[in-house]
Order: sequence, then structure tokens, then C-alpha cells
Amino acid sequence: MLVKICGITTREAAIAAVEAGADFIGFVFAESKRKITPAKAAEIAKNVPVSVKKVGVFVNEKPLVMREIASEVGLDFIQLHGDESSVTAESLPVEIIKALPAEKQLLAQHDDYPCDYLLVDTPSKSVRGGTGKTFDWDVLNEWKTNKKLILAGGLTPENVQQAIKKVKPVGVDVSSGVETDGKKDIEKIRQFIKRAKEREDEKHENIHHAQFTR
Ligand SMILES: O=C(O)c1ccccc1NCC(=O)[C@H](O)[C@H](O)COP(=O)(O)O
Repeated sequence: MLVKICGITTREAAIAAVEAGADFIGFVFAESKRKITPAKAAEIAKNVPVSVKKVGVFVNEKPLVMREIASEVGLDFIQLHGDESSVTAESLPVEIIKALPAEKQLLAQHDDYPCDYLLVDTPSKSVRGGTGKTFDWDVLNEWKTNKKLILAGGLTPENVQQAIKKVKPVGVDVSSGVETDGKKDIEKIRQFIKRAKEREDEKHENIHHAQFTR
């Protein structure tokens, strides 16, 4: 099970995520209480092993700005969390995670979107991500796709195993659920990754993208 810890703003949180076995760490460059400057993200990223992928989260940012930040920070992935077109996604020089709210119609419309992973998150009218709220996971079981799915939205150390069992994604993503009083909590990061990866033995035979390949 791939694990992405998002909204990293400190070296301590990055180290905790890396040591606990995270596969991706995410830096939010969009408007957010977790927004980080490219310079600070670059400083943190330079101490992260190459095996842990660095993801930059953007919402409707100009492609030129995304390219500059990707180069400055050494991003491996760009996570598009807004209404970015396929053309924008294809113009970017790194791998793409496309984030979508869990709405049936929207998911269906993105079947051919050029991305390496689809991250499905909780819909919200006011903020684009990091809500800390779950959605009805059954929406995903009615959705047929050949995309690799990352499940996000309100995951916690307590509910992540249940979520994996029900949705069978290739990866899980968390931000609020590993925070205490709005700050990343080292112990929660460790617990989240441990529990997500504990189900490792049961994976592969029936992960979401394989189950629904047409
Ligand atoms: O985290 C944010 O504040 C944020 C703001 C704007 C766009 C995206 C954002 N986060 C993206 C993520 O990948 C989060 O991990 C994902 O939305 C899940 O968040 P949470 O429900 O808090 O675990």
C-alpha cells in the first residue's frame, strides 16, 4: 500500500514520515493553512531520500509557476487539485496526480485524463483539499476505471484499514488525520503508516485499478 503524507511544513514531520515508510510526501503551494514556500520545501526536500517521492500540490496555478517550483524543489510529482485541463497536465515535466472530488459525474468525465494516479478526495464548496472529512466510499465501488486510485479525505490511523479494505486503492493520502491542533503529529504519522502498511499481505490480488480494468 502506497502512503502519501501531505501538508508537510517541517523537517521533523518529513523525517518522521520517511522513517516510518512513507512513499510520498506532499508540499502544498496553493492557498492553505499548510502552505509552504518553495525555498522552505526545497530545504526540507534535499534531506529526503530519492526513494521517497516529493509531490507539489497546486490549485489552478500557472504552468510556468508550477514548472519553476518543480525545478527549485526537485518535485517528482505535481498534484493538480483544481480544474486544470488535460493540456495543462500534459505540459508539465513531472508525473501527475490528478485530484478529484468524489462525485460520480466528475469521476466519469476524467476517464481519459492524462495522469499517473487519480486521487479522490472529499468534495467541499469552500476549500479544495485538506478538509479532514470522509465521503461515502461506496461512490468508488460504483465507478469503473483503469486508473491507479489514491484514496484521500478524512483518513486517520483509526479508519485507514477499514477504508483500504472497502475501497482497495493502490494508495492512501492523509493530512488532517495526522495532525494535532493543526500541526503534524509525529506519533500519528507513525501510526497511520504502520496501519496502512499492515494490510500489505492482502494487497495486489484485488487492488482497485485491477479490479475494474475494462
Ligand atoms: O491540505 C490542504 O490544505 C490543501 C489545500 C488546498 C488543496 C489541497 C490541499 N491538500 C491536498 C491533500 O492531498 C490532502 O492530503 C487531502 O486533501 C486530504 O486531506 P485530509 O482530509 O485533511 O486528510
